[in-house]
Amino acid sequence: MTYIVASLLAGLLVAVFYCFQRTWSKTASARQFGCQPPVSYRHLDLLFGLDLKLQEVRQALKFRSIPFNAALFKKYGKTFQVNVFGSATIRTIDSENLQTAYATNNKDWGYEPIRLPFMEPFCGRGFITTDGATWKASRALLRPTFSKANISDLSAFQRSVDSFLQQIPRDGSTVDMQPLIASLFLQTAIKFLLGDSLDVLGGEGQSGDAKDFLKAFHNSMIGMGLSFMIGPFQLLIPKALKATAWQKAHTFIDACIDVALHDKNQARGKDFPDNQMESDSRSHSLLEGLAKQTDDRIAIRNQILQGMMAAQDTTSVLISNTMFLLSRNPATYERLRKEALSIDLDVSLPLFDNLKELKFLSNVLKESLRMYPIFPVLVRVALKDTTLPVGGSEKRDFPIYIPRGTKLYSDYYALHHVESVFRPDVEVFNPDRWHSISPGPWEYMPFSGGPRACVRQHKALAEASYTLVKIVQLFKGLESRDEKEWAGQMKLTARNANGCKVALIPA
Ligand code: HEM
Repeated sequence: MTYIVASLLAGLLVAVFYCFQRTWSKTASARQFGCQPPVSYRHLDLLFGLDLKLQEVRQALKFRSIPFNAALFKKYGKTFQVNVFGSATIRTIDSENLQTAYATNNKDWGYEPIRLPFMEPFCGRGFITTDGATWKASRALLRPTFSKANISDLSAFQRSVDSFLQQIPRDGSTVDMQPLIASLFLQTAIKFLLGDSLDVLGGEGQSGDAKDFLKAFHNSMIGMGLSFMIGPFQLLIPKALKATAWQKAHTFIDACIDVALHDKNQARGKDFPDNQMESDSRSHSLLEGLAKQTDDRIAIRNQILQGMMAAQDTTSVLISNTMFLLSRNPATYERLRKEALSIDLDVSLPLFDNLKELKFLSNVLKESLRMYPIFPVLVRVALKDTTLPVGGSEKRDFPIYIPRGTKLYSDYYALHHVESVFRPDVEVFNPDRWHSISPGPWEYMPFSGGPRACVRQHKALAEASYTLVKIVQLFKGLESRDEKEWAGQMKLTARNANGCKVALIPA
């Protein structure tokens, strides 16, 4: 008994000493760099910060967490600290801090410690879940598929859009465009990721196996989203959203990989030149590109699954958000239509570049991404002890000392609503504001910034532009059929929980 008490006391002493020593060393380092602590969120639960977490969960259930969190910047300033399950998170929309963490000092920051533990069993190590050398190697594997030649080819996409347009009702009845556009982009993404090997297995999401895969993928995403949200309580998540779903998704992708590797070996047997992929004019799937570079099935599977995550609910959400906004702004729709009618999509070449010349459309898309960034929030973590240049002290003009493991929560939604940059009337959809404002790269970040910015930005904008021009040319009117405000449903990306209910009037 005495022995147990003595051991407990000794353990307690070591813990207290460790805490004291760590606090002392943090304070000493902070002093050395001239840092001051940031303003703190006024928690009721000082130990674990559960009060704020509970409010966030409550707001998330009402699809109000995005404006709720953005409003905190109005109260606490552009940089402040919150307590999440007992650890410090810095929240910031200070451009200097964003530039430091995303570009200048980007090596001090990463994702691996916060993403890998939740995501590795499903999608392993890849460009989304790792940092440093592993991330670099993963990005190098993607490079051939994301080359300018491969991404500027819109021909396959044009065919898919034609069949998508057939599904829009012509009788003025109400249609929710969000799921229709999502299904167009799901097919496009799958084709881009898996290419012809998918046809061999039953074709573009139509076969039972492919449908099961999509469901398993979707469930895995929900499971991972919940893991992030509830952190230490993730054991509560049912198996159907974890191991069972992962296994189903793996089995399907592995079969596609077998087909691709088999094709590659057949081609080798026929002595095709090694640079065939670069020289032929077809666009290539990510799977084809990866299989060309490695035989490592697990590495290929990880990249495909992570590619699918990056492509999920991104361009499709941009288009449905834009249609949602246009349906409530008929005069803007009218102006867009006038511009869209100036281009003949069937003969305009090079289409990829010519779409960029539609200036009003470009402002409409910029404004849509400002109002509703597809990734409203991104969280990074300090990989070592470091500093951020501003936000310390009540005046927020001192650097902040950041111990390793501190999370940095960048709120792109709040960033895109900063009055001094985007005024006037930042809550109003006004594409014309882009004539008089020119936000810097760290003030407007729909595709993030620095080395980990989106590699698909130009293609995503080209596909969104093409789809919108097609719609606007075919339909002379777009009417809103929903009174409800945009309500952000957060997964990794955010889309409108109420969809995009509209009616389209044929020209
Ligand atoms: C409108 C559409 C899109 C938007 C707004 C968007 C936005 C972003 C953002 C904000 C990031 C940074 C993410 C982070 O730091 O974790 C990112 C990264 C990335 N995106 Fe996109 N994206 C879009 C479409 C796509 C599509 C269709 C793909 C196709 C696969 C894609 C592939 C990627 C890749 C590979 C990365 C790099 C991740 C890394 O290296 O860490 N994106 N995107």
